[in-house]
Amino acid sequence: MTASNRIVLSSDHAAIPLRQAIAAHVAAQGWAVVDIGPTTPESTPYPKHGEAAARLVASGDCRLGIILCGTGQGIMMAANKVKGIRCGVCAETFSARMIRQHNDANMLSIGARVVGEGLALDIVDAFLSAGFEGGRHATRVEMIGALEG
Ligand SMILES: O=C[C@H](O)[C@H](O)[C@H](O)COP(=O)(O)O
Repeated sequence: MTASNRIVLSSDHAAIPLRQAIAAHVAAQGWAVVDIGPTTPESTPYPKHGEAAARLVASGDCRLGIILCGTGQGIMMAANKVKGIRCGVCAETFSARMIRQHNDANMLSIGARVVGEGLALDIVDAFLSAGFEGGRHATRVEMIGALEG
């Protein structure tokens, strides 16, 4: 298993079934899934799960990450606090494709209380199948990095 095909998945309690469905979906596509849970439904704070996934991406241990909470918003905010992380919340496929093509996003966040499983899997597919276009977008992404200090 190399970092190039490793993808980390994480969520809070609000998104466990959807996270597990996504894990099975991407594993069937050949990704080496690093699912860091949780697996039991007790309430658990999204910041720690967002951070844990983000650190695996920022360290290079995983190439990409998919994180989920009820809205996708809180766990995205936490992940984006980790240096090197560019994570967007998506509830439709156009944005999921564009955050890869234009923003070189390395993490995707989805709200399990916002989208159903079918749409969520399409969002994941749009994210994973797109690639960074570079060029003028590279300069802008570098500017995001410069904000991290
Ligand atoms: O952004 C935060 C997420 O949507 C959380 O999943 C949500 O706040 C959890 O809410 P509750 O504790 O009511 O399940």
